[in-house]
Amino acid sequence: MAPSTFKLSTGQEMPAVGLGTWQSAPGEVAAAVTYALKTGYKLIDAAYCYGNEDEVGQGIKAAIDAGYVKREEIFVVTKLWNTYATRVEVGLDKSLKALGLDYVDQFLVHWAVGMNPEGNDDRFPKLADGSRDITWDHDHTATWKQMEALLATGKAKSIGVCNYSVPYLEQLLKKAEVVPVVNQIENHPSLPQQEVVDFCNAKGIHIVAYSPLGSTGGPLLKSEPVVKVAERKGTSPGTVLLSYHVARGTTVLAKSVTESRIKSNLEIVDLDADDLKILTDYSDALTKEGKLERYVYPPFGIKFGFPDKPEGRSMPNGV
Ligand SMILES: NC(=O)C1=CN([C@@H]2O[C@H](COP(=O)(O)OP(=O)(O)OC[C@H]3O[C@@H](n4cnc5c(N)ncnc54)[C@H](OP(=O)(O)O)[C@@H]3O)[C@@H](O)[C@H]2O)C=CC1
Ligand SMILES: O=C[C@H](O)[C@@H](O)[C@@H](O)[C@H](O)C(=O)O
Repeated sequence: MAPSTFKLSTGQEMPAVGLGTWQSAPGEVAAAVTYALKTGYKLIDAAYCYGNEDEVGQGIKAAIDAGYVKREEIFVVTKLWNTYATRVEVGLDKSLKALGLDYVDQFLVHWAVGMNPEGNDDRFPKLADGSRDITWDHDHTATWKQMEALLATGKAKSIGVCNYSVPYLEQLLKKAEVVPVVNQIENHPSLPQQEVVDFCNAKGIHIVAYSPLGSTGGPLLKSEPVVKVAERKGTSPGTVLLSYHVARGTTVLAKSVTESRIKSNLEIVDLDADDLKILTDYSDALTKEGKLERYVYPPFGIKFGFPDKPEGRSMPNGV
């Protein structure tokens, strides 16, 4: 049977499926979070940059007040935004205040980028030409040292990263005293990212898959091999896309503000070797043909070290 949690290097049990909250509109997200916790979700994924942590927190509080869950039974994740890359504890404190919590179960570096802390916007500072106001000499490993220092405060039970490629992880591990507990990355059959998944597996870094449905509108739900596996299993394409990760030993985050979808996204089925082969063959073919689909790649203009994205400016650390 598919596992419902995975053990992390910290000893924490991280749920296999979680609710995403990116682009969940204010006015909708609190109800979505409460409904998810009522329905059986234990993992909620948030971020400062989503601009809705206050409502996510209200949704959590409502679920606790209603007796659906206790705080210690749930796993709340949030992320350090780039404008706080040199002020890590300030960033965490802002998130905790918005969420109405005194700790998070996991705090993640959102992107290995620094953005101007004194720019023209708290989240998305821009230059006069409209491009992002990036701190080009930023050292992402310095941010990690500040992340490590948070553990002693008890305000973050574990720390990890998002959007880290193999070369960025190699740089970080050279300086790290604490190995990131997770690497949260875009992952699905159209972007398997096997090189970074294998690297993380070898280092004990748990993979958390985001945009499993292909992000906004769920374009992967129509993907031909996914539909084929769904027919074989007598289930839905959504269930196949989410179960793929659990079969790979990966936690998966799906966003929805629609009650019926929130509920159905919690249904995980066991995919057998033949099902997985259909999906893996598809991934291999896309890799070979250079047709991988990366749905989330914000315009930082930086080369992050992912093989499918060779373009962009190198950071001073030389990736
Ligand atoms: N660390 C990072 O940089 C990133 C982290 N993330 C995290 O991962 C989460 C998930 O990724 P996200 O990019 O949001 O995209 P998803 O792949 O989860 O897709 C979300 C979209 O699919 C729709 N949807 C959800 N369930 C179903 C279903 N069963 N059937 C049909 N459509 C469905 C949603 O619509 P509706 O809501 O209207 O139901 C929404 O439009 C994010 O919300 C965020 O928490 C995501 C991107 C980057
Ligand atoms: O977590 C989701 C994504 O990473 C999101 O935070 C970014 O894409 C952000 O909107 C940006 O534009 O940089």
